[in-house]
Amino acid sequence: MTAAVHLDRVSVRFGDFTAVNSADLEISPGEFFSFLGPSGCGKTTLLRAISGFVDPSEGRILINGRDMRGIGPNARPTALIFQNLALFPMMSVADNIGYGLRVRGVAKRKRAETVERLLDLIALPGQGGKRIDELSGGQKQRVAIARALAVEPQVLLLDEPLSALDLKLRQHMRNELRAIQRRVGITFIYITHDQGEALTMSDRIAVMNRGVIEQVADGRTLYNHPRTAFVAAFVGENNRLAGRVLEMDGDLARIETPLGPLAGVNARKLMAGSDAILFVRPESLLIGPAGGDGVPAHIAEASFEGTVTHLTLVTEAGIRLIATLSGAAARNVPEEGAPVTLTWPSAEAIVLPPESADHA
Ligand SMILES: Nc1ncnc2c1ncn2[C@@H]1O[C@H](COP(=O)(O)OP(=O)(O)OP(=O)(O)O)[C@@H](O)[C@H]1O
Repeated sequence: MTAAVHLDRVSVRFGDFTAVNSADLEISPGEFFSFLGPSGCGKTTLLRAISGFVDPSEGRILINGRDMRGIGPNARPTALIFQNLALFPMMSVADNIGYGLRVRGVAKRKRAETVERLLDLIALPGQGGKRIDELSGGQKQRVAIARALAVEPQVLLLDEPLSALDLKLRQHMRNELRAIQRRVGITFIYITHDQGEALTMSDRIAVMNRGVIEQVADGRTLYNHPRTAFVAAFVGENNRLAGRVLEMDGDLARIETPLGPLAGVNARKLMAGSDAILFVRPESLLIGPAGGDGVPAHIAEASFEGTVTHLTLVTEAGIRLIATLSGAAARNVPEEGAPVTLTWPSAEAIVLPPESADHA
């Protein structure tokens, strides 16, 4: 199957600064694909390159197998939704949705039909006569989506479209966006620095750091099998213990850490002597009575939230770790200050090279 969007070793440079470094991936037709990364990692630049507002310095962008070199934004089968939506506030909802069609000379009757269909799609049936400034934030968001869909793009590009909304609406709109995408069945490419958004909506996610795509996978894989220290730290919470590999031991590596020798899954097959970081998720930590086999620590802080309890623990060596307990364990937490023993299954810890090794 031809990829909806194929980034073929795309780099974008501004002077001698590399904003996107050799991005290489294929996005399938009908996929909800997200680029996730911190501010400045290059995601907007990549989206602008796909939509035609920025030219790659190297590499090619193919949409449905067609090389986009020399093809301007208006001639591409893409539509872009910005953070600020850029709706016309004094115009009606219907005129906003039909705007792109009018520019393209589509007849009034056909335009009206499309607008009605899209109003149904975004769950605002019969509301075409309202003015934009009479709508709520979430409704405006949906109108922006309808306006972008009116011109029947094959790929819809969304640049942090939910960031201006309050938390509750943002969470609601995640479900809406996903539902709209399923109904229209076209490819959505979404960029965000919010991992919750990326994880809940996307089929797959590309995690970006300093212009480099570090890993492309579905949310579960990113969470359970991060390939880089950056991904392990950026997606979800994680405890991090730096050290050096003592020995390889089957699928595991034993590393010397400030807490003594610890083992974890040797995901990148690091050899003895390599610098390494051991990551353990807060929910993997087990809290046992003091004096047991494991890492001696005390509970510095316990925050009870009903279904889960978050703990901050300080080891005898002064290292802070976080733990999340759920179920019965969350209801039976020892007092703050209590001494405990920490353990975790080695198979749930992961050993990765430090970030400096991935960005050498
Ligand atoms: N036109 C430009 N000229 C020079 N540098 C630029 C230009 N556009 C972007 N950059 C730089 O490229 C880097 C990536 O910017 P980009 O906007 O792609 O990041 P981002 O991941 O989308 O961040 P944010 O979430 O803050 O928008 C930044 O360091 C930025 O300063």
